[in-house]
Amino acid sequence: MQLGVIGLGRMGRIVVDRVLDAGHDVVAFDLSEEAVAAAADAGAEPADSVADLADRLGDDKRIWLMVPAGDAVDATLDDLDPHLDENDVVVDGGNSHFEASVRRAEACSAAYLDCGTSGGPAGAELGFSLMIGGPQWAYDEMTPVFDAVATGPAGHDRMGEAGSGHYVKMVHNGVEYALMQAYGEGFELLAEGRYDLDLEAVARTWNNGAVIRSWLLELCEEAFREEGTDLGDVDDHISGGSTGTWTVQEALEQEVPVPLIYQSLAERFGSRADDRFSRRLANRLRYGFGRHEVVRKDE
Ligand SMILES: NC(=O)C1=CN([C@@H]2O[C@H](COP(=O)(O)OP(=O)(O)OC[C@H]3O[C@@H](n4cnc5c(N)ncnc54)[C@H](O)[C@@H]3O)[C@@H](O)[C@H]2O)C=CC1
Ligand SMILES: O=C(CO)[C@H](O)[C@H](O)COP(=O)(O)O
Repeated sequence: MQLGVIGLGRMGRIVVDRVLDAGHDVVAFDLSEEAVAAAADAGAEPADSVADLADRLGDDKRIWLMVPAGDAVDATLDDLDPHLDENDVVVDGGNSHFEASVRRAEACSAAYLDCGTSGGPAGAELGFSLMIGGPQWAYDEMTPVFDAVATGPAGHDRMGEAGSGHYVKMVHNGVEYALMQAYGEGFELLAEGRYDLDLEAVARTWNNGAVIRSWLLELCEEAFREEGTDLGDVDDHISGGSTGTWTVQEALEQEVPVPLIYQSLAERFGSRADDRFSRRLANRLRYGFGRHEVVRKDE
Protein backbone atom coordinates (compact mmCIF):
# COMPACT_ATOMS: atom_id res chain seq x y z
CA MET A 1 0.00 0.00 0.00
CA GLN A 2 1.02 3.61 -0.52
CA LEU A 3 0.28 5.99 2.37
CA GLY A 4 0.52 9.76 2.49
CA VAL A 5 1.52 11.08 5.93
CA ILE A 6 1.02 14.77 6.77
CA GLY A 7 2.64 15.91 10.03
CA LEU A 8 6.04 14.40 10.78
CA GLY A 9 6.59 15.36 14.42
CA ARG A 10 7.02 13.01 17.40
CA MET A 11 4.02 10.87 16.43
CA GLY A 12 3.80 11.23 12.65
CA ARG A 13 7.38 10.19 12.21
CA ILE A 14 6.63 6.95 14.07
CA VAL A 15 3.74 6.31 11.67
CA VAL A 16 6.14 6.81 8.74
CA ASP A 17 8.82 4.51 10.14
CA ARG A 18 6.48 1.68 11.14
CA VAL A 19 4.61 1.76 7.82
CA LEU A 20 7.92 1.72 5.89
CA ASP A 21 9.20 -1.13 8.11
CA ALA A 22 6.09 -3.14 7.22
CA GLY A 23 7.02 -2.87 3.53
CA HIS A 24 4.58 -0.17 2.41
CA ASP A 25 5.41 3.04 0.55
CA VAL A 26 5.10 6.47 2.18
CA VAL A 27 4.78 9.97 0.74
CA ALA A 28 5.55 12.50 3.48
CA PHE A 29 4.77 16.19 4.00
CA ASP A 30 5.23 18.62 6.88
CA LEU A 31 5.45 22.41 7.09
CA SER A 32 8.99 21.81 8.36
CA GLU A 33 11.40 21.13 5.49
CA GLU A 34 13.81 19.49 7.96
CA ALA A 35 11.13 17.01 9.02
CA VAL A 36 10.41 16.15 5.37
CA ALA A 37 14.12 15.70 4.65
CA ALA A 38 14.51 13.41 7.68
CA ALA A 39 11.53 11.29 6.56
CA ALA A 40 13.06 11.10 3.08
CA ASP A 41 16.33 9.89 4.61
CA ALA A 42 14.33 7.13 6.27
CA GLY A 43 12.89 6.01 2.91
CA ALA A 44 9.76 8.12 2.39
CA GLU A 45 9.05 10.01 -0.85
CA PRO A 46 9.17 13.72 0.01
CA ALA A 47 6.35 16.11 -0.95
CA ASP A 48 6.66 19.90 -0.85
CA SER A 49 2.97 20.71 -0.32
CA VAL A 50 -0.35 19.04 0.43
CA ALA A 51 -1.25 19.28 -3.28
CA ASP A 52 2.08 17.70 -4.27
CA LEU A 53 1.47 14.86 -1.79
CA ALA A 54 -2.00 14.28 -3.27
CA ASP A 55 -0.58 14.23 -6.83
CA ARG A 56 2.05 11.68 -5.86
CA LEU A 57 -0.60 9.33 -4.40
CA GLY A 58 -2.56 8.86 -7.63
CA ASP A 59 -6.04 7.24 -7.43
CA ASP A 60 -7.56 5.73 -4.25
CA LYS A 61 -5.55 7.92 -1.92
CA ARG A 62 -4.81 6.74 1.65
CA ILE A 63 -3.73 9.64 3.88
CA TRP A 64 -2.82 9.85 7.58
CA LEU A 65 -2.91 13.26 9.32
CA MET A 66 -0.71 13.62 12.43
CA VAL A 67 -0.75 17.40 12.87
CA PRO A 68 -1.70 19.26 16.07
CA ALA A 69 -5.42 19.11 16.88
CA GLY A 70 -7.54 22.12 15.90
CA ASP A 71 -6.82 24.67 13.15
CA ALA A 72 -3.97 22.63 11.60
CA VAL A 73 -6.38 19.76 10.88
CA ASP A 74 -8.93 22.09 9.24
CA ALA A 75 -6.23 23.90 7.24
CA THR A 76 -4.83 20.59 5.98
CA LEU A 77 -8.29 19.30 5.04
CA ASP A 78 -9.05 22.57 3.20
CA ASP A 79 -5.93 22.01 1.09
CA LEU A 80 -6.61 18.31 0.59
CA ASP A 81 -10.31 18.32 -0.21
CA PRO A 82 -10.11 19.50 -3.86
CA HIS A 83 -7.94 16.40 -4.53
CA LEU A 84 -10.23 13.86 -2.82
CA ASP A 85 -13.20 11.72 -3.86
CA GLU A 86 -15.39 9.05 -2.25
CA ASN A 87 -12.87 6.26 -2.97
CA ASP A 88 -10.17 7.96 -0.88
CA VAL A 89 -9.59 7.54 2.86
CA VAL A 90 -8.30 10.15 5.33
CA VAL A 91 -7.27 9.16 8.88
CA ASP A 92 -6.88 11.81 11.60
CA GLY A 93 -4.59 10.20 14.18
CA GLY A 94 -4.27 13.28 16.43
CA ASN A 95 -6.15 14.24 19.58
CA SER A 96 -9.04 16.00 17.85
CA HIS A 97 -12.29 16.72 19.66
CA PHE A 98 -14.85 14.07 18.65
CA GLU A 99 -17.43 16.68 17.60
CA ALA A 100 -14.88 18.29 15.27
CA SER A 101 -14.28 14.85 13.78
CA VAL A 102 -18.01 14.32 13.16
CA ARG A 103 -18.15 17.72 11.44
CA ARG A 104 -15.06 16.94 9.35
CA ALA A 105 -16.37 13.49 8.39
CA GLU A 106 -19.55 15.09 7.05
CA ALA A 107 -17.65 17.77 5.12
CA CYS A 108 -14.83 15.62 3.74
CA SER A 109 -15.10 14.35 0.15
CA ALA A 110 -13.26 11.17 1.18
CA ALA A 111 -14.16 8.53 3.77
CA TYR A 112 -12.96 9.92 7.11
CA LEU A 113 -11.62 7.88 10.03
CA ASP A 114 -11.09 9.50 13.42
CA CYS A 115 -8.31 7.58 15.11
CA GLY A 116 -7.41 7.98 18.78
CA THR A 117 -3.74 7.13 19.18
CA SER A 118 -2.20 6.04 22.48
CA GLY A 119 1.34 4.98 23.32
CA GLY A 120 3.39 8.14 22.86
CA PRO A 121 6.97 8.08 21.59
CA ALA A 122 7.39 4.58 23.08
CA GLY A 123 5.13 3.46 20.23
CA ALA A 124 8.14 3.67 17.92
CA GLU A 125 9.23 0.26 19.16
CA LEU A 126 6.06 -1.14 20.72
CA GLY A 127 3.44 0.15 18.31
CA PHE A 128 0.37 2.15 19.28
CA SER A 129 -3.11 1.41 20.55
CA LEU A 130 -5.56 2.78 17.94
CA MET A 131 -9.26 3.55 18.58
CA ILE A 132 -10.99 4.16 15.25
CA GLY A 133 -14.34 5.62 14.25
CA GLY A 134 -15.91 5.86 10.78
CA PRO A 135 -17.09 3.70 7.87
CA GLN A 136 -16.40 -0.03 8.13
CA TRP A 137 -15.16 -0.30 4.51
CA ALA A 138 -12.56 2.40 5.12
CA TYR A 139 -11.41 0.72 8.34
CA ASP A 140 -11.11 -2.62 6.50
CA GLU A 141 -9.23 -0.95 3.64
CA MET A 142 -6.74 0.63 6.07
CA THR A 143 -6.21 -2.54 8.12
CA PRO A 144 -2.70 -3.28 6.74
CA VAL A 145 -1.61 0.22 7.80
CA PHE A 146 -3.30 -0.07 11.22
CA ASP A 147 -1.60 -3.47 11.72
CA ALA A 148 1.76 -1.79 11.08
CA VAL A 149 1.21 1.33 13.20
CA ALA A 150 -0.47 -0.46 16.12
CA THR A 151 1.11 -3.16 18.29
CA GLY A 152 -0.41 -5.58 15.76
CA PRO A 153 -3.94 -6.73 14.85
CA ALA A 154 -5.03 -6.70 18.52
CA GLY A 155 -3.79 -3.11 18.94
CA HIS A 156 -6.55 -1.49 16.89
CA ASP A 157 -10.28 -1.78 16.48
CA ARG A 158 -13.23 0.07 15.00
CA MET A 159 -15.15 1.62 17.88
CA GLY A 160 -18.19 2.59 15.77
CA GLU A 161 -19.49 5.48 13.70
CA ALA A 162 -17.80 8.82 13.04
CA GLY A 163 -16.46 10.48 16.19
CA SER A 164 -16.36 7.31 18.29
CA GLY A 165 -12.59 6.83 17.94
CA HIS A 166 -11.77 10.27 19.25
CA TYR A 167 -14.52 9.95 21.88
CA VAL A 168 -12.88 6.78 23.27
CA LYS A 169 -9.44 8.46 23.17
CA MET A 170 -10.83 11.49 25.04
CA VAL A 171 -12.09 9.25 27.84
CA HIS A 172 -8.76 7.34 27.76
CA ASN A 173 -7.01 10.62 28.52
CA GLY A 174 -9.38 11.36 31.38
CA VAL A 175 -8.47 7.98 32.87
CA GLU A 176 -4.79 8.83 32.26
CA TYR A 177 -5.19 12.04 34.32
CA ALA A 178 -6.82 10.18 37.23
CA LEU A 179 -4.21 7.39 37.26
CA MET A 180 -1.40 9.95 37.29
CA GLN A 181 -3.09 11.75 40.17
CA ALA A 182 -3.51 8.51 42.15
CA TYR A 183 0.15 7.51 41.71
CA GLY A 184 1.18 11.09 42.56
CA GLU A 185 -0.81 11.12 45.80
CA GLY A 186 0.48 7.72 46.88
CA PHE A 187 4.10 8.63 46.26
CA GLU A 188 3.60 12.02 47.94
CA LEU A 189 2.41 10.27 51.11
CA LEU A 190 5.37 7.90 50.92
CA ALA A 191 7.77 10.82 50.39
CA GLU A 192 6.32 12.88 53.25
CA GLY A 193 5.42 9.97 55.55
CA ARG A 194 7.08 8.33 58.49
CA TYR A 195 9.64 6.09 56.72
CA ASP A 196 12.73 7.13 54.79
CA LEU A 197 11.93 5.36 51.54
CA ASP A 198 13.67 4.90 48.20
CA LEU A 199 10.74 5.60 45.88
CA GLU A 200 12.46 4.03 42.87
CA ALA A 201 12.71 0.80 44.87
CA VAL A 202 9.04 1.08 45.85
CA ALA A 203 7.99 1.62 42.23
CA ARG A 204 10.19 -1.26 41.03
CA THR A 205 8.73 -3.57 43.66
CA TRP A 206 5.18 -2.56 42.78
CA ASN A 207 5.92 -3.06 39.07
CA ASN A 208 6.85 -6.67 39.74
CA GLY A 209 3.59 -8.42 40.46
CA ALA A 210 1.65 -5.79 42.40
CA VAL A 211 -2.04 -5.19 41.69
CA ILE A 212 -1.27 -1.59 40.70
CA ARG A 213 1.56 -2.33 38.22
CA SER A 214 1.22 -0.46 34.92
CA TRP A 215 3.15 1.44 32.24
CA LEU A 216 2.52 4.71 34.07
CA LEU A 217 4.04 3.11 37.17
CA GLU A 218 7.05 2.02 35.10
CA LEU A 219 7.35 5.67 34.06
CA CYS A 220 7.24 6.64 37.77
CA GLU A 221 10.13 4.25 38.37
CA GLU A 222 12.01 5.79 35.41
CA ALA A 223 11.35 9.32 36.74
CA PHE A 224 12.72 8.48 40.20
CA ARG A 225 15.75 6.78 38.64
CA GLU A 226 16.52 9.71 36.33
CA GLU A 227 15.54 12.65 38.59
CA GLY A 228 16.19 11.23 42.05
CA THR A 229 13.75 9.99 44.66
CA ASP A 230 12.85 13.64 45.51
CA LEU A 231 12.36 14.46 41.78
CA GLY A 232 15.25 16.96 41.91
CA ASP A 233 14.38 20.27 40.24
CA VAL A 234 11.16 19.08 38.57
CA ASP A 235 8.61 21.88 39.15
CA ASP A 236 5.09 21.36 40.53
CA HIS A 237 3.49 22.71 37.35
CA ILE A 238 1.42 20.45 35.05
CA SER A 239 0.75 21.65 31.50
CA GLY A 240 -1.78 20.32 29.00
CA GLY A 241 -5.38 19.80 29.99
CA SER A 242 -7.53 20.07 26.86
CA THR A 243 -8.51 16.39 26.57
CA GLY A 244 -9.24 16.20 30.32
CA THR A 245 -11.40 19.31 30.07
CA TRP A 246 -13.36 17.76 27.19
CA THR A 247 -13.85 14.57 29.24
CA VAL A 248 -15.28 16.51 32.18
CA GLN A 249 -17.47 18.66 29.89
CA GLU A 250 -18.89 15.52 28.28
CA ALA A 251 -19.46 13.87 31.67
CA LEU A 252 -21.41 16.95 32.83
CA GLU A 253 -23.49 16.88 29.68
CA GLN A 254 -24.23 13.15 30.10
CA GLU A 255 -24.77 13.59 33.88
CA VAL A 256 -22.18 10.89 34.60
CA PRO A 257 -20.20 11.52 37.80
CA VAL A 258 -16.43 11.54 37.20
CA PRO A 259 -15.08 13.06 40.44
CA LEU A 260 -11.60 11.52 40.17
CA ILE A 261 -11.06 12.78 36.63
CA TYR A 262 -12.43 16.22 37.55
CA GLN A 263 -10.24 16.38 40.66
CA SER A 264 -7.10 15.52 38.69
CA LEU A 265 -7.94 18.20 36.11
CA ALA A 266 -8.51 20.73 38.90
CA GLU A 267 -5.12 19.78 40.38
CA ARG A 268 -3.55 20.64 37.02
CA PHE A 269 -5.18 24.02 36.89
CA GLY A 270 -4.27 24.62 40.54
CA SER A 271 -0.63 23.75 39.83
CA ARG A 272 -0.29 26.75 37.53
CA ALA A 273 -0.84 29.43 40.18
CA ASP A 274 1.19 29.68 43.37
CA ASP A 275 -0.85 32.59 44.75
CA ARG A 276 -4.41 31.26 44.80
CA PHE A 277 -7.10 33.85 45.48
CA SER A 278 -9.40 31.22 47.01
CA ARG A 279 -6.77 30.23 49.57
CA ARG A 280 -6.03 33.87 50.43
CA LEU A 281 -9.75 34.51 50.93
CA ALA A 282 -10.13 31.41 53.14
CA ASN A 283 -7.14 32.60 55.17
CA ARG A 284 -8.86 35.99 55.71
CA LEU A 285 -12.33 34.48 56.34
CA ARG A 286 -10.97 32.40 59.23
CA TYR A 287 -10.19 35.72 60.89
CA GLY A 288 -13.71 36.97 60.09
CA PHE A 289 -15.58 34.08 61.68
CA GLY A 290 -13.13 33.00 64.37
CA ARG A 291 -10.58 35.78 64.90
CA HIS A 292 -7.91 33.26 63.86
CA GLU A 293 -4.68 35.02 63.02
CA VAL A 294 -4.29 36.04 59.33
CA VAL A 295 -1.05 34.77 57.80
CA ARG A 296 0.45 37.77 55.93
CA LYS A 297 2.64 37.61 52.82
CA ASP A 298 5.82 38.85 54.45
CA GLU A 299 5.63 36.30 57.30
N1 LIG B 1 3.00 13.31 21.75
C1 LIG B 1 2.20 12.35 22.21
O1 LIG B 1 2.55 11.59 23.12
C2 LIG B 1 0.85 12.15 21.61
C3 LIG B 1 0.31 13.04 20.69
N2 LIG B 1 -0.93 12.82 20.15
C4 LIG B 1 -1.51 13.75 19.19
O2 LIG B 1 -0.88 13.57 17.91
C5 LIG B 1 -0.88 14.82 17.20
C6 LIG B 1 0.57 15.16 16.82
O3 LIG B 1 1.30 15.23 18.03
P1 LIG B 1 2.90 15.28 18.06
O4 LIG B 1 3.46 14.46 16.96
O5 LIG B 1 3.28 15.01 19.47
O6 LIG B 1 3.15 16.82 17.72
P2 LIG B 1 4.50 17.50 17.20
O7 LIG B 1 4.40 18.93 17.59
O8 LIG B 1 5.69 16.71 17.63
O9 LIG B 1 4.40 17.36 15.60
C7 LIG B 1 3.43 18.02 14.84
C8 LIG B 1 3.99 18.18 13.43
O10 LIG B 1 2.96 18.70 12.60
C9 LIG B 1 3.55 19.67 11.76
N3 LIG B 1 2.48 20.56 11.32
C10 LIG B 1 1.81 21.48 12.04
N4 LIG B 1 0.86 22.06 11.28
C11 LIG B 1 0.96 21.48 10.05
C12 LIG B 1 0.26 21.66 8.84
N5 LIG B 1 -0.75 22.56 8.73
N6 LIG B 1 0.62 20.93 7.77
C13 LIG B 1 1.63 20.04 7.86
N7 LIG B 1 2.34 19.82 8.99
C14 LIG B 1 1.98 20.54 10.08
C15 LIG B 1 4.60 20.34 12.60
O11 LIG B 1 5.57 21.00 11.79
C16 LIG B 1 5.17 19.14 13.37
O12 LIG B 1 6.24 18.54 12.68
C17 LIG B 1 -1.54 15.84 18.14
O13 LIG B 1 -2.91 15.93 17.85
C18 LIG B 1 -1.32 15.22 19.51
O14 LIG B 1 -2.28 15.69 20.46
C19 LIG B 1 -1.66 11.71 20.45
C20 LIG B 1 -1.17 10.79 21.34
C21 LIG B 1 0.09 10.93 22.01
O1 LIG C 1 -2.79 11.88 24.26
C1 LIG C 1 -1.74 11.89 24.87
C2 LIG C 1 -1.34 10.76 25.73
O2 LIG C 1 -2.30 9.77 25.74
C3 LIG C 1 -0.86 13.09 24.75
O3 LIG C 1 0.37 12.95 25.38
C4 LIG C 1 -1.60 14.30 25.25
O4 LIG C 1 -0.87 15.46 24.96
C5 LIG C 1 -1.86 14.19 26.75
O5 LIG C 1 -2.80 15.13 27.16
P1 LIG C 1 -2.37 16.45 27.98
O6 LIG C 1 -1.51 17.25 27.01
O7 LIG C 1 -3.63 17.10 28.34
O8 LIG C 1 -1.57 15.98 29.17
